[in-house]
Amino acid sequence: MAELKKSKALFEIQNGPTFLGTSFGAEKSIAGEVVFTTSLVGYPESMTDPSYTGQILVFTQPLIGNYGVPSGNARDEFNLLKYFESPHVHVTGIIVSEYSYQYSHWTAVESLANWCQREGVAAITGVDTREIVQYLREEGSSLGRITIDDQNPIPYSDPMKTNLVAKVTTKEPYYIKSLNHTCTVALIDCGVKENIIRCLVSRGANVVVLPYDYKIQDVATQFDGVFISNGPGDPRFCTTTIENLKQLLADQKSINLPIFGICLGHQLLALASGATTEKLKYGNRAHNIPAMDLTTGKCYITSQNHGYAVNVDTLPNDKWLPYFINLNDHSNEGMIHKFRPIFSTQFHPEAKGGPQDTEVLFNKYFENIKTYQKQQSAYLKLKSSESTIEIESLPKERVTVA
Ligand SMILES: NC(=O)CC[C@H](N)C(=O)O
Repeated sequence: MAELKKSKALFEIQNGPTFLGTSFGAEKSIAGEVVFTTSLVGYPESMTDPSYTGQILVFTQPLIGNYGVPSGNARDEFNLLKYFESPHVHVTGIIVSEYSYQYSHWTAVESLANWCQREGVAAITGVDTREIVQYLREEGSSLGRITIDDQNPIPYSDPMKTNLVAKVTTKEPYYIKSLNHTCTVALIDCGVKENIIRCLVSRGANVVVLPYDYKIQDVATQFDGVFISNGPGDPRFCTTTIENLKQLLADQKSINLPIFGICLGHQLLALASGATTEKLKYGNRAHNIPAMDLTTGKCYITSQNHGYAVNVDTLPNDKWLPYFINLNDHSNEGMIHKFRPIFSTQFHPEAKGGPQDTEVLFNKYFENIKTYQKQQSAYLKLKSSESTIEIESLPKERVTVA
C-alpha cells in the first residue's frame, strides 16, 4: 500500500460552520451538496450508488474504513458487479469522524484511502460529524466544499440544478441474461444500482437496460414488464423520461403492462401521473427507516437514500393510492395504481446496503408479470410494438462511454 500523505483539509458549509481535519483521499478540492447517512455499514455500496452523484457524504457512524474495500472487478454468476453498485464512486467527497488507517476483511483488496485516491474522491477525517449533522438537521441540506492544504477553494455549486441522470445513465442499451428465463423486462436506467438488476435476473427476468431518455413507449409491448430505476438529482430535471412515461401510461396497448419504480423511478412515475415532488429538509439516508404498508398495516425496516419526496396530496386519487408511509416523518414512501399492475416505492427494496425485508416487492412484480403473460397469450395480437429492439445483439454490461 502506498504511504498515505496526511495533508490538512478544510471542510466548509456555505453560510455555515467550518471544520479543519486531515485528508485521506484524493488531493483534490471539491464542492457539492452536503448530506448525511446514519447507516452503520455499507460505505462501498453507498459510494458506488449513482444516486449520490454530486454529493458530499457525511457518515454519522464514527469509525469508517475498518473493513477496507472489496474488489470492483469481482462479478457474480450474472456478470454483475459482486460488491459495487456501479463501476465507480459517485460521491464527490466523504466526511468521517475517525478514519480507520487499518482495515481487515476477507473480501478487502485495498484501503478506503487508496480507493478514494484512485477514484479522485476527496475524504476528510478528524472532524466532529455530530456537529455537522446537528447543523444540517437544523438548517437543511446545504452546499459545502473541501479544500486540500493550501489549494485554492473552488466555488460552491449546486449539483441539484443540473440533469445528473444524463451523466450516469448507460450510454447504450445493454442486456443481462437470467439463468432461468421466464420473462423479459425493460429497465429505464436513471443510474441503476447493480442489485436492482440482480433482484430481477435472479427471479427469472432477462433484463434490457435502456438509457433514461429511450422512448420506452415505442417498445414497451415487446416486454413483459417495465422497471424504472433509482437515480441522482431533482426528479423534475428528468423531463424526457417523465414525458415518455406519460405517453406510456396513456397508451391503451400497455394498459395491463406491469410497471415497478424505485426511488427516483417512483418520483418520475408520480410526476408522469400528474403529482408533484418536493425537496425534503435534509432527506432520508439510512438503513433502518420504518415504512408502513398502508394496504396491510404492516411495518418494514427499509433502506433509503433520497432528498426529494412525492407530495402525497397531489396524487390523482381517481387512479392512485399512497402505498407506504414513512413512520418517522410521515413522508410518502410509495404509490399503487387502483386498477393497473403498477406500483413504486421511495425506499430501496433491493437494499445493498441495508435490510432485505421488502425484497418481497420484487416477487409481487413477478406475480404481476405472470398474470400479464397469461393475458397476453390469450390476446396475443395486442403484443405488437411500433419498433423492436434486437435484444441478443446488445452489449452485456453497462456502457459507460458514449
Ligand atoms: N436513490 C434515489 O433514487 C434518489 C432519488 C432522488 N435523486 C432523491 O434524492 O430524492
